[in-house]
Amino acid sequence: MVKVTVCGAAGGIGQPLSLLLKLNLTVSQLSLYDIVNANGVAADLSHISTPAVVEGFQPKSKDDKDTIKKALSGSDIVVIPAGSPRKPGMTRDDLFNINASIVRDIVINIGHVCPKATILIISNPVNSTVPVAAEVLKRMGVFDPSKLFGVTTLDTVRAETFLAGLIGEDPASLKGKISVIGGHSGETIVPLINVVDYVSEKAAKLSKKDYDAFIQRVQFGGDEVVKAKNGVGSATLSMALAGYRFTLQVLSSLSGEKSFAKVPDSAYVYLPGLPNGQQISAKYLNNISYFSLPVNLENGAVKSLVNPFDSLSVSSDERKLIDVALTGLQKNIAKGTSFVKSSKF
Ligand SMILES: NC(=O)c1ccc[n+]([C@@H]2O[C@H](COP(=O)([O-])OP(=O)(O)OC[C@H]3O[C@@H](n4cnc5c(N)ncnc54)[C@H](O)[C@@H]3O)[C@@H](O)[C@H]2O)c1
Ligand SMILES: O=C(O)C[C@H](O)C(=O)O
Repeated sequence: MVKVTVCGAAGGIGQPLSLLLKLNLTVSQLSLYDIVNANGVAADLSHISTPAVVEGFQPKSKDDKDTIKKALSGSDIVVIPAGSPRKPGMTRDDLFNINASIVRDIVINIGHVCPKATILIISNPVNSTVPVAAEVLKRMGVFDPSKLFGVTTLDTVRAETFLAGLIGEDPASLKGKISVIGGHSGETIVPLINVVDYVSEKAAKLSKKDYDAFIQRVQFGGDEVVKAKNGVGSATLSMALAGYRFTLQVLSSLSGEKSFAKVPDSAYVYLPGLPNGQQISAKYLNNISYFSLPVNLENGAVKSLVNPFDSLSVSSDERKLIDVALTGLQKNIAKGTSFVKSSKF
C-alpha cells in the first residue's frame, strides 16, 4: 500500500506525471493536489483501469487550510512540481520570488501532516528550493535528510540522449551508465562521462569540439525547450518522464527491489546529514551542503551516496566543471537558507 501525492498535479508536469503514476501497479492511492483543476484531472485519471485510487484536492478559497492537509495525510511519497515555469530570457533563479514561498508553504504542511514522507522537489530553482524545504523541516524539528530530494534526473536523461547521439549508441542503453552531478541550472550541472568502460572508451574519442558542445547542451538543455515553447512554459513531458523515473527508484526501494544500474540516478541532497555525505563534501566538495550525487536508496531513503571521486573516474576537465558548479551553488543555497530564516511561520 503506497500513497503518492502530487502537489501541482494539474500543471504541465503534474498531469503527465500523475498519468505515469496512475499506470504504476505498486501505487495504491494517488492524491492530486493543485490550486486549480485538481478535481478535473483526478476525475479523468480515475477512469483508467489500474488499481490506484485517485482523489483530487483543490482548496475552496485562499483561506482554506484544510484541503492540502487532507491531500497529504498518510502520504509515503510527495512529489512537488508546483509553481511557475520560466519564460524566454529568464533564469531559473528568477523564479525564486514566486516559487520559494509555494514550496515553503507546501513543506510546512508536509511537516505537520506526513513528516516521514519521502519528498521529491521539482519546482525551480531546485538549487534553492531544496534548501528552503530543508530549513523549514529543520525548524519544525522533523528533518530527515535521507528523505529529501531535489529531482535532477532530467539532466541525466538529457546526457544519455545527447551523448548517445554523439557516440552512436542507443540512448536507452546508456541508462545507469553515465552520471550527472552538481546542481540543476546552467554551469552547476556537471555531466561525468567516464563511468562505464565502453561509454568512456567511445566518449574519450570525442573531439574537444564535440565534448564541449555536449557539456554545453546538457547544461543549457532547459533553455532549448524554453526557447522552443516561446513563452508557453518549459520542459513538461520529458520532465514528467524524468520525475517518474526517479519516483520509480523510490517506489522500488520501498518494495525492497535491488537496482542493477552501475550508477543509480543522482538527486540533489543535503550532504551533512547523510551517511557518507559529510565525508565526500569535506574531502572533495569544499564543504558544500547540497549537491546532486548518485543515490543508493533503501526504504524510500538514502542508504548511501556513490562517491564519484572513488568510483566514477572524474577527469581533470570534469574537476574544473565541479569547481565552477560549487561557486554557483554556494550562492543558490545561501539564498534558500536565508529566505526561510527571515520567514515567519
Ligand atoms: N527539476 C526539474 O528538472 C524541472 C524541469 C522542468 C520544470 N521544472 C519546474 O517545475 C515547476 C512546474 O513546471 P510546470 O511546467 O508544470 O508549470 P505549470 O505552470 O504548468 O504547472 C504548475 C502547477 O502548479 C500549480 N500551483 C501553483 N501554486 C500552487 C500551490 N501553492 N499549491 C499547489 N499547486 C500550485 C499551478 O496551479 C499549476 O497547475 C516550475 O517551477 C518549473 O521550473 C523543474
Ligand atoms: O529549464 C527550465 O526552466 C525547466 C527545467 O529546469 C529544465 O531543465 O528543463
